[in-house]
Amino acid sequence: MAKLVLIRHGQSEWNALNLFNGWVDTKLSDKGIQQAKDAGQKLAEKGLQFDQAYTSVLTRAITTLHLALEEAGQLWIPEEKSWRLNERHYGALQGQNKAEAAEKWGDEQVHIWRRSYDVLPPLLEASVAEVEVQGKTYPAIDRRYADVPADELPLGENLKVTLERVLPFWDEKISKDLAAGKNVIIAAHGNSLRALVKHIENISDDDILNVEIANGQPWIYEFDADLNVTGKEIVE
Ligand SMILES: O=C(O)[C@H](O)COP(=O)(O)O
Repeated sequence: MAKLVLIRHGQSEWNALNLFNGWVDTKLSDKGIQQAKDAGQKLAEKGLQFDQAYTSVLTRAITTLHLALEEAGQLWIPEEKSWRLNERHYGALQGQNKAEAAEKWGDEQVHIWRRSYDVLPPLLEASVAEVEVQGKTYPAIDRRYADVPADELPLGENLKVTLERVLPFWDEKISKDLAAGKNVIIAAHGNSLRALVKHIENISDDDILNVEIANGQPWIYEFDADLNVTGKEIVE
C-alpha cells in the first residue's frame, strides 16, 4: 500500500494581496510559513514516512516542501523539482488583483477563468518579459525554463492544458514510485494539484469546478499495487 500526500503551498505574499500568481515566483507570507510547518507537524503526528518528494520550480512550493519535511524530520529524502508541477500559467491575469478583475470583467467571467476546465485566461503576449506589481518587477520567464522546449512554454493555461503537461510527470515518475510501493509527497499549487486530483479520482470536467484545495492542507491518498485508490483523507 503506497501513500501519496499532496500539499498546496502555504499562503503566498500574492495570495495575501489577492493577486493572480500563476508562474510568477512569489514567496510565502508569514502565515504561509506557519501553514507549511503545521502541515509537516500533522504528517509527523500520523507517523508518515516518505521515500520521495516532488515539487515545482516555484519558490512557494519548494519552501513549503522543505518546511513541512523539516518539521516531519525527513528533509533528507530524495527530491525532484519539475516545471510540470508549476501552478497553471495565469496569462495576462498574472499580477492583477482578483477582486478588481471581477469588477472589470464581471464575477462570472472571472469565475470561469479561475475554475472552468477548458476556458483559457487572456494570454500573455510573448514579448512581455516582466510582470510589474507595486513598483516591483518579476520576470515572466527566466533561466529555470531553459530546458523546456519553446513550443511547450505556455502564455496562459486552463486546467485542461495544465493537466496535459502534469500527466507525463505522473506517468513517468509519480505513478511508477507508487506502483513500486514508495510513499510520495508532492508540494505544488492549487491548480496543478486540482489537475492531479481530477486524474487520480477520475473527476468529470464539470465536477472539478467545485474542487478547492486550501493552502497548507495535506490530502492523503492510499493506493494498491494496481494504483487503485483505496483510501483518501483530507487533513484538517
Ligand atoms: O495562481 C494563483 O493566483 C493561485 O495560486 C491560484 O489561484 P486561483 O484560486 O484563482 O485559481
